[in-house]
Amino acid sequence: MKKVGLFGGTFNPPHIGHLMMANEVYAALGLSEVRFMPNAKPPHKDLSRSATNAQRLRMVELAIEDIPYFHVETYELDRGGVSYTFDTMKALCEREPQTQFYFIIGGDMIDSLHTWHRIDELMELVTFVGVKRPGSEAKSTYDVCMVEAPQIDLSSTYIRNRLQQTEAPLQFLLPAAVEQYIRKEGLYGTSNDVCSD
Ligand SMILES: Nc1ncnc2c1ncn2[C@@H]1O[C@H](COP(=O)(O)OP(=O)(O)OP(=O)(O)O)[C@@H](O)[C@H]1O
Ligand SMILES: O=C(O)c1ccc[n+]([C@@H]2O[C@H](COP(=O)([O-])O)[C@@H](O)[C@H]2O)c1
Repeated sequence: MKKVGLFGGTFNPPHIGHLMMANEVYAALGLSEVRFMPNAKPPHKDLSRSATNAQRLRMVELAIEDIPYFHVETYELDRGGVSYTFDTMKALCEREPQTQFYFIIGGDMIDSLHTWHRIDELMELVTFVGVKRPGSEAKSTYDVCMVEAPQIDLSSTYIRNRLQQTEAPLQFLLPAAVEQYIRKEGLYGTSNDVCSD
């Protein structure tokens, strides 16, 4: 069986916390690849102050472009509607019966796992792999395979807020290509005015 990591997220925008945890899970489990999967409509999250689906997809592509074993899975964006993981995993397991999927989540998602749509059935389809996150307990009554990784207290919310507060570069928080794209598109309240003098 091929071992594939699936990393579902809103990625609004993607940041180094995402990249670091995906890479540590890839290394720890000996995966053949990790697929970053932007959702269409997150089940438990408000998408106000969001980039469009196409922009979030583009930012993920830019974030992972130099890593040969990171890929993008567009299944949820193509399907549209609310991105329940159960529906996704049912379809992906049918599409790829020779693949064992490992669904990667951070500590906050571990804490909320019991609230996920059809969670008991979902547990039959996929192995959850968890990474601790500052501010979360990372505890669940459901089985989660924990991977030790450096923790970073960084979120997409922090980056969106930071962009509102100052024009100072975001370097070290997300890949340069993603920052350039955010500024070019004028996302999250940045100005895309081009200085003409
Ligand atoms: N710094 C981090 N450490 C551990 N897990 C993280 C971190 N940032 C994100 N994740 C995990 O990555 C997945 C996708 O997260 P998401 O794209 O929603 O980013 P976010 O930073 O949590 O966004 P937002 O601040 O907009 O809520 C989730 O499973 C989340 O728990
Ligand atoms: O299926 C669910 O009920 C469910 C509830 C919360 C989150 N998820 C998925 O978990 C992943 C991380 O979610 P988020 O909101 O942190 O981007 C993403 O792929 C979501 O679609 C799924």
